[in-house]
Amino acid sequence: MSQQQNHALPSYLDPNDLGPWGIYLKQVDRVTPYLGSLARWVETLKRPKRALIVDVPIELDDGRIAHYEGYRVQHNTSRGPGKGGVRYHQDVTLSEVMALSAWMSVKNAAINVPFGGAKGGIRVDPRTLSQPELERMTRRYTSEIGVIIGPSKDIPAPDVNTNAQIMSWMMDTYSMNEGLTSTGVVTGKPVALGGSLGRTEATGRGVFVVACEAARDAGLDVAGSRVAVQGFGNVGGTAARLFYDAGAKIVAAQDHTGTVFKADGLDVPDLIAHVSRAGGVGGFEGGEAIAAEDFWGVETDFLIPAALEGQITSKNADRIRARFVVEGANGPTTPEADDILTDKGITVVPDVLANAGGVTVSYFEWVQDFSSFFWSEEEINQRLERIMREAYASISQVAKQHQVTLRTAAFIVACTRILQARQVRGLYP
Ligand SMILES: NC(=O)C1=CN([C@@H]2O[C@H](COP(=O)(O)OP(=O)(O)OC[C@H]3O[C@@H](n4cnc5c(N)ncnc54)[C@H](O)[C@@H]3O)[C@@H](O)[C@H]2O)C=CC1
Ligand SMILES: O=C(O)CCC(=O)C(=O)O
Repeated sequence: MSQQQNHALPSYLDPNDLGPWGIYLKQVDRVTPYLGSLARWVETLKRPKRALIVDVPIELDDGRIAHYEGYRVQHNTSRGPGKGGVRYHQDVTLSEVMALSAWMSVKNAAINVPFGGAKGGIRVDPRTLSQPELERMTRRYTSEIGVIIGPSKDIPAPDVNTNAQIMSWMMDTYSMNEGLTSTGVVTGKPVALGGSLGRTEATGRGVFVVACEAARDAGLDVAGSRVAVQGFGNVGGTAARLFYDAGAKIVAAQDHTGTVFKADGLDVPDLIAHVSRAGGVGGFEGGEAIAAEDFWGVETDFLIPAALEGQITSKNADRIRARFVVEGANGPTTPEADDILTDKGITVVPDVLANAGGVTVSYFEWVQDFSSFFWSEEEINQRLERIMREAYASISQVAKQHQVTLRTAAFIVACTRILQARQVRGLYP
């Protein structure tokens, strides 16, 4: 096989604008020297196993027909069924969903849950839809991707702008199409429908747990520490509340509606109530409104990006004055920014570790659905904390051993597991 064939990019991508997939590819290049003989299989990681693009037509409330572009990408299923969320956002692209699905493969392997990686999305601003339109779009999308999802094939979950209600519609649509009740086809469902206690808070809780582990390693007390959070949704809002409850000061919060700052700490319960009333942190009177770009210069112990990809770049990384960047979001830091932060002595706790709490409790939900036996919230949180702590410990040990960042260490652990599975499974049916 020629070099070119072996290393060709998938033809459906623009080589001049790889988007988030380009970030992921650079991360894979960084881990390759540490994979030993498994590096022979590394191209497996550089292309998705399966990528489905679907047309999602719906009738709007005013009688017009609208078409939305939907995706479901299964990056890798060597270690188990595909697993990963569904995002509704106007900027969703195939490159983004591919990268998010690949980060799911790495995340699931890094924390050692028995899943491959997948992700889905629809290119739509859901705020422009009424609730019945949202339901129709979700149901049509589920039917379209129904050919590749299933409780043993690929299990969607919530991500940006999707929630337990949307998971219920997905579960119901899949079940109707299959002629059975399939609770295990999605996770992040309401508890009344086979959802797991603790799933809604799980990602933010995991962020908090690994941040505490990193702080303990560095001799930093979380009580009294300063925290800035970008994205005040499911992940950022929960993480902020847990830090606040532990006595930390949330000095800045930013979302798509604005940025608020308070040197001696925002009142987080008040801010959460404001966000649920007003739709965002903008307009919150318990803090000072500051310019969006000034968020990055706020002096903190923990900076928690919990919004979208590509937020910390070579343009703003130099301004960051934090001891830790704990990535609640997927892909918030570009490789160039990663290097700048490392040179500044800032520890980045990477997404594939820091935000793995959500998929961990999704795994618990899937297991509970299969066994029809449900656990208490206390049990779930204890198991979650144990998995997050153990994953942090083993990844930080690999980082010390190879003198690499936590991100490269997480990729070493994860890619080794994925490619070992790939190798022993072999290639032919
Ligand atoms: N929900 C989950 O269980 C998990 C989510 N994640 C990741 O965490 C991140 C946030 O997800 P969720 O909290 O679930 O979503 P969400 O929809 O609940 O919240 C998203 C937040 O990002 C903010 N945001 C959007 N655009 C922004 C911009 N340009 N600037 C600043 N803020 C902006 C929104 O205002 C909102 O506060 C995403 O990267 C997602 O992939 C990762 C693991 C699991
Ligand atoms: O809970 C899940 O299955 C996946 C959550 C997710 O999309 C993520 O971790 O990025």
